[in-house]
Amino acid sequence: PLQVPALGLHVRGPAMLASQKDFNNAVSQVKLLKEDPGNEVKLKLYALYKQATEGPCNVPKPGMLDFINKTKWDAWNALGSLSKEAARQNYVDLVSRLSASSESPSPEAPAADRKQPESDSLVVTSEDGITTIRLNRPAKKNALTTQMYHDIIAALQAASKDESAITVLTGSGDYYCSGNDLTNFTHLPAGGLEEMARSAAALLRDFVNCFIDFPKPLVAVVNGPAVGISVTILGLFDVVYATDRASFHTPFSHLGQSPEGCSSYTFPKIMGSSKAAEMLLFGKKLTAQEACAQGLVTEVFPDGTFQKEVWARLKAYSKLPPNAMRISKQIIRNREKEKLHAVNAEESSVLRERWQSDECMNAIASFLSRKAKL
Ligand SMILES: CCCCC/C=C/C(=O)SCCNC(=O)CCNC(=O)[C@H](O)C(C)(C)COP(=O)(O)OP(=O)(O)OC[C@H]1O[C@@H](n2cnc3c(N)ncnc32)[C@H](O)[C@@H]1OP(=O)(O)O
Repeated sequence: PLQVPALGLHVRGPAMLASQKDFNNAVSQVKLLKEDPGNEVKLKLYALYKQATEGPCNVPKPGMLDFINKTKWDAWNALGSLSKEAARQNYVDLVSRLSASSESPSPEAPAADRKQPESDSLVVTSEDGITTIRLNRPAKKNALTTQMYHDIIAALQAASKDESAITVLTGSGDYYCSGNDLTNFTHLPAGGLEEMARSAAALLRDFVNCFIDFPKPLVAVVNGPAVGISVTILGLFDVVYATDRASFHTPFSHLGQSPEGCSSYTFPKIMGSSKAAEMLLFGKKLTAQEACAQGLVTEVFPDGTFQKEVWARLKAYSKLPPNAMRISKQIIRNREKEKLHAVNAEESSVLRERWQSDECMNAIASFLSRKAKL
Protein backbone atom coordinates (compact mmCIF):
# COMPACT_ATOMS: atom_id res chain seq x y z
CA PRO A 1 0.00 0.00 0.00
CA LEU A 2 0.95 3.65 -0.52
CA GLN A 3 1.62 5.80 2.54
CA VAL A 4 0.24 9.26 3.19
CA PRO A 5 3.35 10.59 4.95
CA ALA A 6 1.95 13.15 7.41
CA LEU A 7 -0.53 10.74 8.99
CA GLY A 8 1.11 7.37 8.39
CA LEU A 9 -2.06 5.99 6.75
CA HIS A 10 -2.42 3.37 4.06
CA VAL A 11 -4.18 3.60 0.71
CA ARG A 12 -5.75 0.28 -0.32
CA GLY A 13 -6.96 -1.15 -3.61
CA PRO A 14 -10.69 -0.68 -4.47
CA ALA A 15 -11.64 -4.31 -3.73
CA MET A 16 -10.91 -3.85 -0.01
CA LEU A 17 -12.72 -0.58 0.54
CA ALA A 18 -15.27 -0.14 3.32
CA SER A 19 -18.94 0.54 2.52
CA GLN A 20 -20.85 3.68 3.49
CA LYS A 21 -22.61 1.55 6.13
CA ASP A 22 -19.24 0.48 7.64
CA PHE A 23 -18.25 4.12 7.70
CA ASN A 24 -21.49 5.21 9.40
CA ASN A 25 -21.03 2.46 12.00
CA ALA A 26 -17.46 3.62 12.65
CA VAL A 27 -18.65 7.22 13.12
CA SER A 28 -21.12 5.99 15.78
CA GLN A 29 -18.47 3.75 17.38
CA VAL A 30 -16.08 6.66 17.95
CA LYS A 31 -18.59 8.20 20.35
CA LEU A 32 -18.60 4.98 22.40
CA LEU A 33 -14.82 4.68 22.90
CA LYS A 34 -14.07 4.05 26.57
CA GLU A 35 -10.73 5.84 26.52
CA ASP A 36 -9.85 9.25 25.12
CA PRO A 37 -7.55 8.41 22.16
CA GLY A 38 -5.56 11.65 22.54
CA ASN A 39 -5.39 14.81 20.46
CA GLU A 40 -3.19 13.47 17.67
CA VAL A 41 -5.50 10.56 16.92
CA LYS A 42 -8.58 12.77 17.17
CA LEU A 43 -7.03 15.10 14.63
CA LYS A 44 -6.45 12.13 12.28
CA LEU A 45 -10.06 11.09 12.72
CA TYR A 46 -11.21 14.63 11.95
CA ALA A 47 -9.09 14.85 8.78
CA LEU A 48 -10.22 11.44 7.51
CA TYR A 49 -13.85 12.25 8.22
CA LYS A 50 -13.62 15.49 6.23
CA GLN A 51 -11.80 13.75 3.36
CA ALA A 52 -14.32 10.88 3.33
CA THR A 53 -17.35 13.15 3.34
CA GLU A 54 -16.18 16.25 1.40
CA GLY A 55 -13.12 15.07 -0.54
CA PRO A 56 -9.77 16.92 -0.69
CA CYS A 57 -9.44 20.09 1.40
CA ASN A 58 -11.23 22.84 -0.49
CA VAL A 59 -11.54 25.70 1.99
CA PRO A 60 -9.15 28.66 2.47
CA LYS A 61 -6.31 28.25 4.98
CA PRO A 62 -7.24 29.96 8.31
CA GLY A 63 -5.07 32.86 9.52
CA MET A 64 -1.92 32.30 11.63
CA LEU A 65 -3.61 33.32 14.88
CA ASP A 66 -6.57 31.06 14.34
CA PHE A 67 -4.37 28.21 15.55
CA ILE A 68 -7.21 25.82 16.29
CA ASN A 69 -8.79 25.87 12.84
CA LYS A 70 -5.35 26.06 11.22
CA THR A 71 -4.28 22.81 12.93
CA LYS A 72 -7.43 21.11 11.67
CA TRP A 73 -6.98 22.54 8.20
CA ASP A 74 -3.34 21.35 8.08
CA ALA A 75 -4.39 17.80 9.01
CA TRP A 76 -7.11 17.69 6.37
CA ASN A 77 -4.90 19.31 3.73
CA ALA A 78 -2.12 16.78 4.45
CA LEU A 79 -4.35 14.05 3.02
CA GLY A 80 -3.83 15.59 -0.41
CA SER A 81 -5.80 13.86 -3.16
CA LEU A 82 -6.61 10.72 -1.18
CA SER A 83 -9.95 9.46 -2.58
CA LYS A 84 -13.12 9.65 -0.51
CA GLU A 85 -13.36 5.85 -0.55
CA ALA A 86 -9.79 5.34 0.69
CA ALA A 87 -10.33 7.94 3.43
CA ARG A 88 -13.50 6.12 4.45
CA GLN A 89 -11.56 2.85 4.68
CA ASN A 90 -8.71 4.41 6.68
CA TYR A 91 -11.26 5.94 9.06
CA VAL A 92 -12.93 2.54 9.56
CA ASP A 93 -9.53 0.84 10.12
CA LEU A 94 -8.43 3.44 12.62
CA VAL A 95 -11.69 3.22 14.60
CA SER A 96 -11.49 -0.55 14.63
CA ARG A 97 -7.93 -0.43 16.03
CA LEU A 98 -9.02 2.09 18.69
CA SER A 99 -12.03 -0.02 19.70
CA ALA A 100 -9.87 -3.14 19.98
CA SER A 101 -7.28 -1.45 22.19
CA SER A 102 -9.89 0.16 24.43
CA GLU A 103 -11.54 -3.27 24.94
CA SER A 104 -8.32 -5.10 25.90
CA PRO A 105 -7.24 -4.86 29.55
CA SER A 106 -4.48 -2.33 30.23
CA PRO A 107 -1.11 -3.87 31.17
CA GLU A 108 -0.45 -0.92 33.49
CA ALA A 109 -1.38 -0.77 37.14
CA PRO A 110 -4.41 1.44 37.89
CA ALA A 111 -3.49 5.13 38.14
CA ALA A 112 -4.23 5.21 41.86
CA ASP A 113 -1.58 2.57 42.55
CA ARG A 114 1.06 3.91 40.21
CA LYS A 115 3.92 5.59 41.99
CA GLN A 116 5.94 7.12 39.18
CA PRO A 117 4.39 9.73 36.89
CA GLU A 118 4.15 9.26 33.13
CA SER A 119 6.56 12.08 32.28
CA ASP A 120 9.71 13.66 33.74
CA SER A 121 7.77 16.88 34.30
CA LEU A 122 6.69 15.58 37.68
CA VAL A 123 8.99 13.91 40.20
CA VAL A 124 7.54 12.08 43.19
CA THR A 125 9.74 11.01 46.10
CA SER A 126 9.08 9.65 49.59
CA GLU A 127 11.53 10.16 52.43
CA ASP A 128 11.42 10.83 56.17
CA GLY A 129 7.64 10.39 56.30
CA ILE A 130 7.14 13.05 53.60
CA THR A 131 5.92 12.42 50.04
CA THR A 132 7.08 15.26 47.82
CA ILE A 133 5.41 16.01 44.48
CA ARG A 134 7.77 18.29 42.54
CA LEU A 135 6.80 20.18 39.39
CA ASN A 136 9.84 19.70 37.19
CA ARG A 137 9.57 21.80 34.05
CA PRO A 138 11.79 24.71 35.03
CA ALA A 139 12.45 25.89 31.44
CA LYS A 140 8.69 26.55 31.12
CA LYS A 141 8.38 27.95 34.65
CA ASN A 142 6.66 24.68 35.65
CA ALA A 143 3.56 25.44 33.52
CA LEU A 144 1.09 22.56 33.89
CA THR A 145 0.55 20.38 30.82
CA THR A 146 -2.50 18.14 30.49
CA GLN A 147 -0.28 15.14 31.28
CA MET A 148 0.93 16.87 34.45
CA TYR A 149 -2.65 17.36 35.71
CA HIS A 150 -3.21 13.61 35.23
CA ASP A 151 0.11 12.79 36.91
CA ILE A 152 -0.63 15.04 39.89
CA ILE A 153 -4.03 13.37 40.33
CA ALA A 154 -2.34 9.95 40.28
CA ALA A 155 0.42 11.12 42.65
CA LEU A 156 -2.10 12.50 45.16
CA GLN A 157 -4.16 9.32 45.00
CA ALA A 158 -1.03 7.25 45.65
CA ALA A 159 0.17 9.58 48.44
CA SER A 160 -3.20 9.37 50.17
CA LYS A 161 -2.57 5.63 50.62
CA ASP A 162 1.19 5.48 51.19
CA GLU A 163 3.11 5.36 54.48
CA SER A 164 3.96 9.06 54.58
CA ALA A 165 2.51 11.40 57.19
CA ILE A 166 2.68 14.64 55.16
CA THR A 167 2.48 15.44 51.44
CA VAL A 168 4.26 18.41 49.89
CA LEU A 169 3.82 20.15 46.52
CA THR A 170 6.75 22.26 45.31
CA GLY A 171 8.55 23.38 42.13
CA SER A 172 12.00 23.06 40.52
CA GLY A 173 14.00 26.09 39.43
CA ASP A 174 13.18 29.75 39.97
CA TYR A 175 9.38 29.46 39.67
CA TYR A 176 6.85 27.57 41.76
CA CYS A 177 4.45 27.34 38.82
CA SER A 178 3.24 29.61 35.99
CA GLY A 179 -0.22 28.02 36.00
CA ASN A 180 -1.97 26.26 33.19
CA ASP A 181 0.24 25.70 30.14
CA LEU A 182 -1.48 27.97 27.64
CA THR A 183 -0.57 25.66 24.77
CA ASN A 184 -2.97 23.08 26.31
CA PHE A 185 -5.66 25.07 24.56
CA THR A 186 -4.07 24.80 21.13
CA HIS A 187 -4.31 20.99 20.84
CA LEU A 188 -7.77 20.81 19.43
CA PRO A 189 -9.62 17.48 19.48
CA ALA A 190 -11.80 16.23 16.61
CA GLY A 191 -14.89 17.61 18.35
CA GLY A 192 -13.44 21.13 18.08
CA LEU A 193 -13.40 23.93 20.62
CA GLU A 194 -16.55 22.70 22.35
CA GLU A 195 -15.04 19.26 23.01
CA MET A 196 -11.75 20.82 24.13
CA ALA A 197 -13.64 22.98 26.67
CA ARG A 198 -15.72 20.00 27.83
CA SER A 199 -12.72 17.76 28.48
CA ALA A 200 -10.66 20.56 30.09
CA ALA A 201 -13.55 21.34 32.46
CA ALA A 202 -13.85 17.63 33.38
CA LEU A 203 -10.10 17.44 34.02
CA LEU A 204 -10.15 20.64 36.09
CA ARG A 205 -12.98 19.30 38.20
CA ASP A 206 -11.22 15.96 38.83
CA PHE A 207 -7.95 17.75 39.60
CA VAL A 208 -9.46 20.13 42.16
CA ASN A 209 -11.58 17.34 43.69
CA CYS A 210 -8.35 15.52 44.58
CA PHE A 211 -7.19 18.52 46.60
CA ILE A 212 -10.58 18.86 48.32
CA ASP A 213 -10.60 15.18 49.29
CA PHE A 214 -6.92 14.75 50.12
CA PRO A 215 -6.96 13.08 53.57
CA LYS A 216 -3.51 13.94 55.00
CA PRO A 217 -1.78 17.24 55.82
CA LEU A 218 -0.96 18.92 52.50
CA VAL A 219 1.77 21.56 52.45
CA ALA A 220 2.79 23.91 49.61
CA VAL A 221 6.48 24.83 49.56
CA VAL A 222 6.29 27.88 47.30
CA ASN A 223 9.85 28.26 46.02
CA GLY A 224 9.19 31.21 43.67
CA PRO A 225 6.46 33.12 41.80
CA ALA A 226 3.09 31.39 41.45
CA VAL A 227 0.45 32.11 38.79
CA GLY A 228 -3.15 31.06 38.06
CA ILE A 229 -4.34 27.67 39.24
CA SER A 230 -1.18 27.11 41.31
CA VAL A 231 -2.32 30.09 43.42
CA THR A 232 -6.03 29.35 43.58
CA ILE A 233 -5.60 25.80 44.90
CA LEU A 234 -3.49 27.14 47.79
CA GLY A 235 -6.79 27.80 49.57
CA LEU A 236 -7.21 24.02 49.74
CA PHE A 237 -3.79 23.35 51.33
CA ASP A 238 -3.38 23.03 55.09
CA VAL A 239 -0.15 25.04 55.27
CA VAL A 240 1.64 27.29 52.73
CA TYR A 241 5.32 28.20 53.21
CA ALA A 242 6.81 30.74 50.80
CA THR A 243 10.20 32.20 49.99
CA ASP A 244 10.30 36.00 50.14
CA ARG A 245 10.96 35.86 46.35
CA ALA A 246 7.50 34.37 45.72
CA SER A 247 4.57 36.34 44.31
CA PHE A 248 0.94 35.34 43.88
CA HIS A 249 -0.90 36.28 40.70
CA THR A 250 -4.36 35.32 39.43
CA PRO A 251 -4.78 37.25 36.17
CA PHE A 252 -8.08 35.67 35.14
CA SER A 253 -9.72 38.80 33.69
CA HIS A 254 -6.58 39.50 31.61
CA LEU A 255 -6.97 35.99 30.18
CA GLY A 256 -10.73 36.24 29.60
CA GLN A 257 -11.16 33.51 32.21
CA SER A 258 -12.73 33.16 35.65
CA PRO A 259 -11.53 31.77 39.02
CA GLU A 260 -11.05 28.06 39.73
CA GLY A 261 -9.58 25.86 42.46
CA CYS A 262 -12.53 26.88 44.73
CA SER A 263 -10.92 30.32 45.06
CA SER A 264 -14.28 32.06 44.48
CA TYR A 265 -15.19 30.61 47.89
CA THR A 266 -11.86 30.15 49.73
CA PHE A 267 -10.29 33.54 48.91
CA PRO A 268 -13.14 35.73 50.23
CA LYS A 269 -13.24 33.47 53.29
CA ILE A 270 -9.48 33.73 53.87
CA MET A 271 -8.85 37.41 53.07
CA GLY A 272 -12.27 39.10 52.97
CA SER A 273 -14.36 39.85 49.89
CA SER A 274 -12.68 43.09 48.90
CA LYS A 275 -9.08 41.84 48.95
CA ALA A 276 -10.22 38.65 47.17
CA ALA A 277 -11.92 40.74 44.48
CA GLU A 278 -8.74 42.75 43.91
CA MET A 279 -6.91 39.50 43.17
CA LEU A 280 -9.61 37.55 41.34
CA LEU A 281 -11.28 40.35 39.35
CA PHE A 282 -8.43 42.81 38.79
CA GLY A 283 -5.50 40.40 38.85
CA LYS A 284 -3.60 42.23 41.60
CA LYS A 285 -0.28 40.47 42.15
CA LEU A 286 0.63 39.99 45.84
CA THR A 287 4.13 39.81 47.26
CA ALA A 288 4.87 36.95 49.64
CA GLN A 289 4.58 39.33 52.61
CA GLU A 290 1.21 40.64 51.37
CA ALA A 291 -0.09 37.11 50.79
CA CYS A 292 0.99 36.24 54.34
CA ALA A 293 -0.73 39.32 55.75
CA GLN A 294 -3.93 38.27 53.90
CA GLY A 295 -3.75 34.74 55.35
CA LEU A 296 -3.12 32.93 52.05
CA VAL A 297 0.47 32.12 53.11
CA THR A 298 1.27 30.68 56.53
CA GLU A 299 4.85 31.96 56.83
CA VAL A 300 7.49 33.67 54.67
CA PHE A 301 11.20 32.76 54.86
CA PRO A 302 14.28 34.56 53.52
CA ASP A 303 15.18 33.00 50.17
CA GLY A 304 18.74 32.16 51.32
CA THR A 305 17.54 29.88 54.15
CA PHE A 306 14.11 28.92 52.74
CA GLN A 307 14.80 25.30 51.79
CA LYS A 308 16.82 24.50 54.91
CA GLU A 309 14.35 26.02 57.36
CA VAL A 310 11.22 24.66 55.71
CA TRP A 311 12.43 21.09 55.31
CA ALA A 312 13.77 20.97 58.86
CA ARG A 313 10.37 22.04 60.12
CA LEU A 314 8.49 19.57 57.90
CA LYS A 315 10.73 16.70 59.01
CA ALA A 316 9.87 17.48 62.63
CA TYR A 317 6.13 17.66 61.85
CA SER A 318 6.26 14.36 59.95
CA LYS A 319 7.18 12.57 63.19
CA LEU A 320 3.89 13.51 64.83
CA PRO A 321 1.33 10.66 65.08
CA PRO A 322 -0.02 10.34 61.52
CA ASN A 323 -3.48 9.11 62.48
CA ALA A 324 -4.06 12.04 64.80
CA MET A 325 -3.09 14.45 62.00
CA ARG A 326 -5.40 12.72 59.49
CA ILE A 327 -8.33 12.70 61.88
CA SER A 328 -7.83 16.35 62.80
CA LYS A 329 -7.68 17.30 59.13
CA GLN A 330 -10.84 15.36 58.41
CA ILE A 331 -12.77 17.12 61.18
CA ILE A 332 -11.72 20.50 59.78
CA ARG A 333 -12.38 19.59 56.12
CA ASN A 334 -15.67 17.77 56.74
CA ARG A 335 -17.25 21.06 57.83
CA GLU A 336 -17.22 22.29 54.26
CA LYS A 337 -16.42 19.43 51.91
CA GLU A 338 -19.87 19.43 50.33
CA LYS A 339 -19.72 23.18 49.77
CA LEU A 340 -16.26 22.92 48.18
CA HIS A 341 -17.42 20.23 45.76
CA ALA A 342 -20.40 22.36 44.74
CA VAL A 343 -18.15 25.39 44.20
CA ASN A 344 -15.70 23.32 42.14
CA ALA A 345 -18.51 22.04 39.93
CA GLU A 346 -19.83 25.55 39.34
CA GLU A 347 -16.41 27.09 38.63
CA SER A 348 -15.57 24.30 36.16
CA SER A 349 -18.84 24.73 34.34
CA VAL A 350 -18.44 28.52 34.08
CA LEU A 351 -14.89 28.06 32.75
CA ARG A 352 -16.14 25.60 30.15
CA GLU A 353 -18.10 28.50 28.64
CA ARG A 354 -15.28 31.03 29.15
CA TRP A 355 -12.78 28.86 27.25
CA GLN A 356 -15.01 29.10 24.18
CA SER A 357 -15.18 32.91 24.35
CA ASP A 358 -13.38 35.32 22.01
CA GLU A 359 -11.92 37.12 25.06
CA CYS A 360 -10.15 33.95 26.17
CA MET A 361 -9.02 32.81 22.70
CA ASN A 362 -7.62 36.26 21.90
CA ALA A 363 -5.68 36.40 25.20
CA ILE A 364 -4.11 32.99 24.55
CA ALA A 365 -3.29 33.88 20.94
CA SER A 366 -1.63 37.09 22.19
CA PHE A 367 0.55 35.18 24.64
CA LEU A 368 1.52 32.60 22.05
CA SER A 369 2.37 35.26 19.49
CA ARG A 370 4.59 36.92 22.16
CA LYS A 371 2.46 40.06 22.28
CA ALA A 372 1.37 39.58 25.89
CA LYS A 373 3.13 38.61 29.06
CA LEU A 374 1.75 39.02 32.56
C1 LIG B 1 -7.31 22.07 32.43
C2 LIG B 1 -7.28 22.93 33.64
C3 LIG B 1 -7.22 24.39 33.36
C4 LIG B 1 -7.15 25.20 34.60
C5 LIG B 1 -7.26 26.69 34.40
C6 LIG B 1 -6.04 27.37 34.81
C7 LIG B 1 -5.85 28.68 34.59
C8 LIG B 1 -4.54 29.32 34.83
O1 LIG B 1 -3.61 28.80 35.40
S1 LIG B 1 -4.46 30.90 34.21
C9 LIG B 1 -2.73 31.31 34.26
C10 LIG B 1 -2.02 30.88 33.01
N1 LIG B 1 -0.65 31.33 33.05
C11 LIG B 1 -0.22 32.43 32.41
O2 LIG B 1 -0.97 33.14 31.78
C12 LIG B 1 1.25 32.70 32.51
C13 LIG B 1 1.86 32.94 31.14
N2 LIG B 1 3.29 33.19 31.29
C14 LIG B 1 3.82 34.44 31.45
O3 LIG B 1 3.14 35.44 31.49
C15 LIG B 1 5.32 34.50 31.59
O4 LIG B 1 5.88 33.39 30.93
C16 LIG B 1 5.78 34.52 33.07
C17 LIG B 1 5.38 35.85 33.72
C18 LIG B 1 5.18 33.36 33.87
C19 LIG B 1 7.33 34.38 33.14
O5 LIG B 1 7.93 35.39 32.36
P1 LIG B 1 9.52 35.34 32.11
O6 LIG B 1 10.23 35.24 33.41
O7 LIG B 1 9.87 36.49 31.23
O8 LIG B 1 9.78 33.96 31.37
P2 LIG B 1 9.32 33.52 29.89
O9 LIG B 1 8.03 34.16 29.53
O10 LIG B 1 10.47 33.70 28.95
O11 LIG B 1 9.01 31.96 30.13
C20 LIG B 1 9.99 30.94 29.88
C21 LIG B 1 9.36 29.91 28.98
O12 LIG B 1 8.23 29.36 29.64
C22 LIG B 1 7.06 29.48 28.81
N3 LIG B 1 5.88 29.63 29.68
C23 LIG B 1 5.82 30.26 30.85
N4 LIG B 1 4.58 30.18 31.34
C24 LIG B 1 3.85 29.48 30.47
C25 LIG B 1 2.48 29.07 30.44
N5 LIG B 1 1.64 29.32 31.44
N6 LIG B 1 2.07 28.36 29.37
C26 LIG B 1 2.91 28.06 28.36
N7 LIG B 1 4.23 28.42 28.33
C27 LIG B 1 4.67 29.12 29.39
C28 LIG B 1 7.33 30.70 27.97
O13 LIG B 1 6.54 30.69 26.81
C29 LIG B 1 8.82 30.52 27.68
O14 LIG B 1 8.91 29.53 26.70
P3 LIG B 1 10.06 29.60 25.55
O15 LIG B 1 9.82 30.90 24.84
O16 LIG B 1 9.84 28.40 24.71
O17 LIG B 1 11.37 29.59 26.30
